[in-house]
Amino acid sequence: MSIPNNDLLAFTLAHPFFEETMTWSFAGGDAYLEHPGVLHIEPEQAPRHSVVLSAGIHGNETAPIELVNALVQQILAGELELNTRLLVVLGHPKAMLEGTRFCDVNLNRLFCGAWQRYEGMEVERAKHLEASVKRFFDDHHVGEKFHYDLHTAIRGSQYEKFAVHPFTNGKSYSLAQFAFHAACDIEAVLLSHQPATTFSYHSYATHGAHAATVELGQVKPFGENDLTRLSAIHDSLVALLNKAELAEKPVKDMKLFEVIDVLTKDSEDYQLNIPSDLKNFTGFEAGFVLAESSLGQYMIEQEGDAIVFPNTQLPVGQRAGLVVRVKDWSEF
Ligand SMILES: O=C(O)CCC(=O)N[C@@H](CCC(=O)O)C(=O)O
Ligand SMILES: [Zn+2]
Repeated sequence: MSIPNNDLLAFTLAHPFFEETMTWSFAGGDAYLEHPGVLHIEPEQAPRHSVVLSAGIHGNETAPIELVNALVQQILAGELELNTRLLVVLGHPKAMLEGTRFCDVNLNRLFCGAWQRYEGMEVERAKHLEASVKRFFDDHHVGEKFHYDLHTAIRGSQYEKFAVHPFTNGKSYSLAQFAFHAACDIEAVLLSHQPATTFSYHSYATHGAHAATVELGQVKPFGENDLTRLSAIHDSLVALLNKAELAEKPVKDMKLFEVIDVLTKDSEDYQLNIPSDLKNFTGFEAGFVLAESSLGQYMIEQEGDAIVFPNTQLPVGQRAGLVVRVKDWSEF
């Protein structure tokens, strides 16, 4: 038994709560569907790295889901020879069907065991995804571990494609990863300043994988994405999976930012003093009151400090945005 037309996305949407596992061989390796949308592929040849590609952790972020599904179709059809181990995760099938970011709670806040502190339908999914990633990386023996968690942003952005690098806690950054981001046509990299409970941070901190959350444009419904805008990342992923090589371009082509503060919605009357169509990475004057609520306010400290991921449509206690500052590559 295998997936009809090798179409993981169609199969996942048709069977979002499918509970049986499926194993089959194809010209190029062995495939194992462990949960809806979670496909583990072992190549026929000796693998040279272990790669996790996830998309649709937020159900309405469809462009990366279409990109990853196309790669899976090529692999299962024997058109793209795999030389790495591969775990594909289409993150949130129910939210994909409903065209929403999440159903009960934001799945991308539930990793690193944070699911134990939440309730909602995403809790089981986070638990299963952590277990699948653990099984996959526990069986890694050769080369390096990679996890790229692909998203699209709610808003427009000064930099259409950008990556969020996990907090390293003083460990050195990998220049090869930055060069790979540049080859993927990523225009900006954001360095996190503290641990998180996101999927990419989980793989970085728990499994020692090179990892990033990668934003690939703006949220659009299935079928409305212009995948030609993702051709550089498509080609770089093909080179990684097929040649086991990290594509590279000069990092100085990308802007570098560091997160300096996390805005947290601290009460129901919390508001951001920005227009609803303000783009990610828009900078402000020093002294501008960016956020306020009955409990306090947040003032911009330095001219040019900018906001990324502003959002107040979330429960009290959750992240309402990141304040970021330009950093020079020479500071590395
Ligand atoms: O556009 C937005 O406001 C959110 C887009 C998105 O889903 N971003 C990720 C970033 C995760 C990270 O910080 O690594 C998220 O919010 O989960
Ligand atoms: Zn997302």
